[in-house]
Amino acid sequence: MAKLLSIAQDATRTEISWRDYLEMTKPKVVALMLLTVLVGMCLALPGAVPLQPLLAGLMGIAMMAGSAAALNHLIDRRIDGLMARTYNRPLPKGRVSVSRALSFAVLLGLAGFTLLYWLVNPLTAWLTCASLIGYALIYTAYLKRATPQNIVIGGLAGAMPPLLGWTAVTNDFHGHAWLLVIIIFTWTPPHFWALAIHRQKEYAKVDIPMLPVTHGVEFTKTCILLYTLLLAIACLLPVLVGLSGPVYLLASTILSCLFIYKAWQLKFADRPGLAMAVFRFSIYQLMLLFIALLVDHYLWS
Ligand code: HEM
Ligand SMILES: CC(C)=CCC/C(C)=C/CC/C(C)=C/COP(=O)(O)OP(=O)(O)O
Repeated sequence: MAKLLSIAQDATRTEISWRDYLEMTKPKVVALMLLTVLVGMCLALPGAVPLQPLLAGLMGIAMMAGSAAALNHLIDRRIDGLMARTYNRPLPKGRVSVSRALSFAVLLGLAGFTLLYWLVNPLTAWLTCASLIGYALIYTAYLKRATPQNIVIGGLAGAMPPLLGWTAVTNDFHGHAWLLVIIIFTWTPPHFWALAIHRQKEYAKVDIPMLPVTHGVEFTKTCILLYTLLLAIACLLPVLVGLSGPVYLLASTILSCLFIYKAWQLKFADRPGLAMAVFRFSIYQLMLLFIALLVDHYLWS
């Protein structure tokens, strides 16, 4: 009986540790990034995407993004342990040790890089490596603690996935791919600052200079509203250059109007819960926008 109990306990422990490693890769964030990678791949070519760069590209980029996320968990373990949203993460709770987290992140990153380098192309491998360094080291280890513009500058690393998808299937930079990067780049501030308003006190407690902490909630709300206007313009760019057609134009216009409306409400209606509503909406907005790009591409190309 005792032996059976111990086996059951071991099984539970193994399951928890498996989930902990998965949690460190920020799977939901990486999943949305992979959608933008896929859209970058599909829009780069008129016909079907070749299978090898498609599968190896998605897998390699997922592994390197997961590695970057695990390094973020490692570097931020002290402040994560002090904030209500993150105190239960595997590192602050001691469920995963520092050395195991580091080995996991390094191995995952190296495996992803190797996959991209040999089965996709060196350009995509190095660009993904630059995004990993941009997020894990430049944003997490430096910018986050240095300036309230941290997420604007660091946001470039998170905005790269559609370009990575594009280069994976063409081995070439193209201006059209950069338009998709610009869309995610302008989307990031309203996405994150809405959450930062809700979590302002926690960021202040751990001395992280997020915009609502350094410049106040009202200023941050104004910035969110202005960025949603900028994003609406950025969303028109694929249509203006002929990359996308009327289906995308209709979908993106509706989504932009809704985002601006939500940001307007946040600024002027001042009801509790509006900041988190804007944050949640931002995730659906980006997902639907990229699905619209994909649908439009196959309807019109
Ligand atoms: C510097 C850029 C970014 C910052 C600072 C940022 C910040 C955050 C934070 C703090 C959360 C956690 C919210 C929570 O725990 O409840 C979050 C969630 C999320 N972010 Fe971002 N984000 C950035 C870029 C991106 C990008 C580029 C994507 C996708 C293309 C993305 C997709 C998501 C998704 C899907 C979630 C929800 C995750 C979940 O529910 O577990 N984010 N973001
Ligand atoms: C290779 C490649 C494409 C890299 C991109 C990697 C990546 C997963 C970027 C995600 C951006 C993000 C969730 C930032 C939040 O970090 P935070 O530290 O502000 O948030 P937290 O407090 O929730 O950890």
